Amino acid sequence: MENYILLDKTVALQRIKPIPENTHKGTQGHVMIVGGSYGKIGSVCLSAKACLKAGAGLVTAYVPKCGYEIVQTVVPEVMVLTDDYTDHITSVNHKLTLNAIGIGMGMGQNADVQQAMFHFLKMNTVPMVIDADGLNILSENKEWLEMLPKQTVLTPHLKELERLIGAWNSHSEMLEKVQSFSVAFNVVVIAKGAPTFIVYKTSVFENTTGNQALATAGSGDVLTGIVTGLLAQQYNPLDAAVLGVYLHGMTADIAAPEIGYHAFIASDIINYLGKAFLTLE
Ligand SMILES: NC(=O)C1=CN([C@@H]2O[C@H](COP(=O)(O)OP(=O)(O)OC[C@H]3O[C@@H](n4cnc5c(N)ncnc54)[C@H](OP(=O)(O)O)[C@@H]3O)[C@@H](O)[C@H]2O)[C@@H](O)CC1
Ligand SMILES: Nc1ncnc2c1ncn2[C@@H]1O[C@H](COP(=O)(O)OP(=O)(O)O)[C@@H](O)[C@H]1O
Ligand SMILES: [Mg+2]
Repeated sequence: MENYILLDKTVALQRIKPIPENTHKGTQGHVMIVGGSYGKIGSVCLSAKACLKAGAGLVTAYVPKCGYEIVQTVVPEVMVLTDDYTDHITSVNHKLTLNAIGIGMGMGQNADVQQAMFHFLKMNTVPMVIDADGLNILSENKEWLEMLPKQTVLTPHLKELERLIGAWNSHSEMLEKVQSFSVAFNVVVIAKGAPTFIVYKTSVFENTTGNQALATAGSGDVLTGIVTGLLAQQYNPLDAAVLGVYLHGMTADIAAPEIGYHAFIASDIINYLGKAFLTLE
C-alpha cells in the first residue's frame, strides 16, 4: 500500500518538539473538553486531566451542571463551564479563545445533545478532536460531516467506525474505506483497536505501541485528551494524532512489567504519560 508507515520510535522522534524554556501557560495552548452526562462525567475528568498531562497550558471542561463539583474536585487544575441544563449538554456557549477542542466523550446522543452539536459545528472554526457520542451523532447525521474544520481528528473504536463508514469484509477493505472517508471529508481518522491505525488520505500509520492493558474503560477518553492537548500546542492534526497514539500505547508498555495487565486502568495511562514522553527525550 502507498504511504504505509510503521509508527515506531523513529517516526515519533521525527515529530516530537521540545517545550521552549521561555513558554508560559498562555502559549502552551488553551483546550476546551466538551462532554459528559449524568453518570458519565468521569470520561471528561479523564480526558481533561490527560490533556493537561500532555502539556496543554490551560484546560476548561464544558459539562452539564451535574458535572460541576465532580470535575472541580477530581481535577482541580481544570476550569469548568457548565451548561444551563443539569443532566446533559444542550448548547456549547463560551467566550473563550481556544487553540483546540475535544468533544463527545460521555455526552449521550439524545435530541438536545444532537441540537447542541449541530449549532456548535455550524459556528466552530477551532481545531477539533471528536470522540464517542460526538462520532455517533455524526453517524446519525452524515451531512454534518461537511461542517467539520479541515483536518479534524476523529477517534472511533471499531464499532464507532462501522457506524460512520459502514461494515467491511476484510482488513484491507476497512483501510480503503477509511482512506476514502478521509479524502471525502478531509479528516484525520484514528481507527482504534489492536493495533490502532492513523489514516490521513493515502497515508496509513500502523502503531507499534500498546497492549491488552489498554482494554479498560476510559482509555479512549484519555487518548482524546492527549491528542487534543498536542493539537493545542501547535502540532498539526496528523502529527498530534500520530504522537498521541504512540505515547498512549507506550504508557501501557512501560507499565506492563511494573503492574501487569489486569490492574492497569485509564488513570494509569495518565500516571505513566510522563515516562512515555521521556522515551522520546
Ligand atoms: N467513566 C466514564 O464516564 C466512561 C464513559 N464512557 C462513555 O460511554 C459512552 C459509551 O461508550 P462505549 O464505547 O462503551 O459505547 P459504544 O460505542 O456503544 O461501544 C460499545 C460496543 O461497541 C463495541 N466495541 C467497543 N470497542 C470495540 C472495539 N475496539 N472493537 C470492536 N467493537 C468494539 C462492543 O460491541 P461488542 O464487541 O460487545 O459487540 C461494545 O458493546 C461514550 O460516551 C463513552 O465516552 C466510556 O468511555 C467508558 C468510561
Ligand atoms: N487489546 C488492546 N491492545 C492495544 N490497545 C487496545 C486494546 N484494547 C483497547 N485498546 C486501546 O484502548 C482504547 C479504547 O478506546 P475506547 O474503546 O474508545 O475506550 P473508552 O470509550 O472506554 O474510553 C483505544 O485506544 C484502543 O486502541
Ligand atoms: Mg470511547
